[in-house]
Amino acid sequence: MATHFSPCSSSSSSSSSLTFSSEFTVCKPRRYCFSKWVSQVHPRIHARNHFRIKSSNGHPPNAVSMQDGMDGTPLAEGIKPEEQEIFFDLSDSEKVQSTLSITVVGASGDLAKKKIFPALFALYYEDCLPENFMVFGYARTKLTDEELRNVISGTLTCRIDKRANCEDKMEQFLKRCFYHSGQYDSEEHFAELDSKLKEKEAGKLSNRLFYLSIPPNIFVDVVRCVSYKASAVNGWTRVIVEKPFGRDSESSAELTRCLKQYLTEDQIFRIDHYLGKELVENLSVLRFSNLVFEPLWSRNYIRNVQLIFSEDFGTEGRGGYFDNYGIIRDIMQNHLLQILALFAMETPVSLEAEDIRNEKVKVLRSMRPLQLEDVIVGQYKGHNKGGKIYPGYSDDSTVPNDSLTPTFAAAALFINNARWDGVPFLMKAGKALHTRRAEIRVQFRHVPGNLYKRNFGTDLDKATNELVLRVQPDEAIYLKINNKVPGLGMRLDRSDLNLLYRARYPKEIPDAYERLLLDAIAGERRLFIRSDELDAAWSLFTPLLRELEEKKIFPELYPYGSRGPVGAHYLAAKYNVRWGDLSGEDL
Ligand SMILES: NC(=O)C1=CN([C@@H]2O[C@H](COP(=O)(O)OP(=O)(O)OC[C@H]3O[C@@H](n4cnc5c(N)ncnc54)[C@H](OP(=O)(O)O)[C@@H]3O)[C@@H](O)[C@H]2O)C=CC1
Ligand SMILES: O=C1O[C@H](COP(=O)(O)O)[C@@H](O)[C@H](O)[C@H]1O
Repeated sequence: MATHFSPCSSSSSSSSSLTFSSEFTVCKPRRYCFSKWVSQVHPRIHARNHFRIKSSNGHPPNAVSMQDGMDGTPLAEGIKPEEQEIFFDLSDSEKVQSTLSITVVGASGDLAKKKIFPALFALYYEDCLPENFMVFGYARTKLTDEELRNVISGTLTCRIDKRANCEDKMEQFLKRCFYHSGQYDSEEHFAELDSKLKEKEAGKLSNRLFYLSIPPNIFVDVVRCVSYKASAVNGWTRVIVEKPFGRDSESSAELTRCLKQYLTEDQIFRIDHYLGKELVENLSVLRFSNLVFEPLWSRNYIRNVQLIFSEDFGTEGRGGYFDNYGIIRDIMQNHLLQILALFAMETPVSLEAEDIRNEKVKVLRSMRPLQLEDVIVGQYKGHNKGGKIYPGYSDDSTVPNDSLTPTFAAAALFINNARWDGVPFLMKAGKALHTRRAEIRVQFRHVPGNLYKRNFGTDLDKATNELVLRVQPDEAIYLKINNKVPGLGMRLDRSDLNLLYRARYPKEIPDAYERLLLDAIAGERRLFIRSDELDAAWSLFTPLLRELEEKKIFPELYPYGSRGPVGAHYLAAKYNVRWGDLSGEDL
């Protein structure tokens, strides 16, 4: 097996994490950048030339509320108490304007073009970025600034308001984009990047965000070079790390150990873009701010929970990466497990990042590691449909013909705590299926002694309530209920109470990467994965992954574009469950 990432030295070098200007070395109280709209809301701040960013949590992260009296400062004059927490006094050393640079490492790649640059533009378009920001692309490919701008401009869209001056905005944005070509392990090349950054920062307090949009085997090289040669001198330095964070418990722990030679945990932002999706954000709101749901949120009322991910395309173009990981590592161990943890956690003490992450870790640590008999794996095969040939997974030239890598998996997981004891959490994830969809389905128990039992016929399951959060596409939350068909008789029907986002909120929903980038800039860690969460997540999956590989479990083949292996139905049936997405009753 290829090494997952380049090994790091075992001893801390002299340029350890201290070379990074840690956030805690910045004079306190800290200063945050304000988006333009915030300063419009608070003209007084604008007048004082403060710039702050508002995070997705609705307030600057780690904000010290003046009401809390960090230094006994009285409430600021003329400001409502609920707004107090977003105000800080600047220390003398910070009374200079700051700059923000976002360096996309791997700027020539797929993710950078598809997601990161468009998200940065959307943030700029929405006036969410501070006044002095710049974007740097870094990769080995030789490009000029102008060439990078051409690449970026091909992907930018004005999604919010077509009438607004989008062309102008794009032009202004592109003027702030620069490029530096270099090797990922060359300190010299990162020193050159540093000089370019310094030139643009022009002596102002500089905050630097590095986005590692590169294969994981070069994460540590880049972090080392950034640490030694390109970290901010007098502001913060943060690094967003893309998944995969290892292949198993050991490689993940080693990656964390290596990263921590150069970074503190607070500087590492492990991204899981599913946490930035609107409906996943709404999960906690739905549960904790609606009296009708929270009391039902336990084994007493919930029969099972289903976390479903499906894509209607294969691994086309990403076979090289995918074959080393497979669907369990690619989707289940991170995206679906994160949703599960958010879904099942106890009420956190507050909405602060550490409080939420503490609760998520507790859920993960209460779970029983996956058992082979509770998992089924599949792999798509070629299929000829309507004269069109769809290739099988192993037809990809970058995939070995005899690959056993699963492109589909279904699993039953259990949380051994008082709230969830015995409730199956079923996960299903697959590529090259009949549809593209991600959803959370909650099936409630039967109504005890249901008076209308005989009106449902024999299939009581059909009469149970089901809550569905459709994460994508076409975001929606709907609740399946029973009602009487109008008329003189007593016929029952199943209907949906439906919150369809596009009907309720015509404005386009921001992409997950926008929310996550904004949070990383603001230092808000709520939606990023802490290292103990990661360890707990790998502990659940590593024994299973090892067993699958050691026993060379053959995946059940399913045709490209189908509903996946039938084994998934047997697995669900074992726990008396039916997959909600296959009921044919969906909106
Ligand atoms: N693409 C996606 O949809 C998603 C990607 N990710 C993760 O994001 C990261 C980036 O993904 P993506 O953009 O698809 O990756 P790419 O394969 O497109 O790689 C990004 C850039 O890294 C450089 N690179 C690629 N392979 C190597 C190599 N073997 N050695 C050194 N440099 C290399 C290339 O730049 P150059 O040659 O110019 O140096 C390339 O443009 C990965 O960690 C991926 O797992 C996560 C979720 C979704
Ligand atoms: O992380 C990944 O996610 C994408 C799916 O993301 P989505 O936002 O388009 O649903 C998946 O295609 C990819 O394999 C995986 O690495």
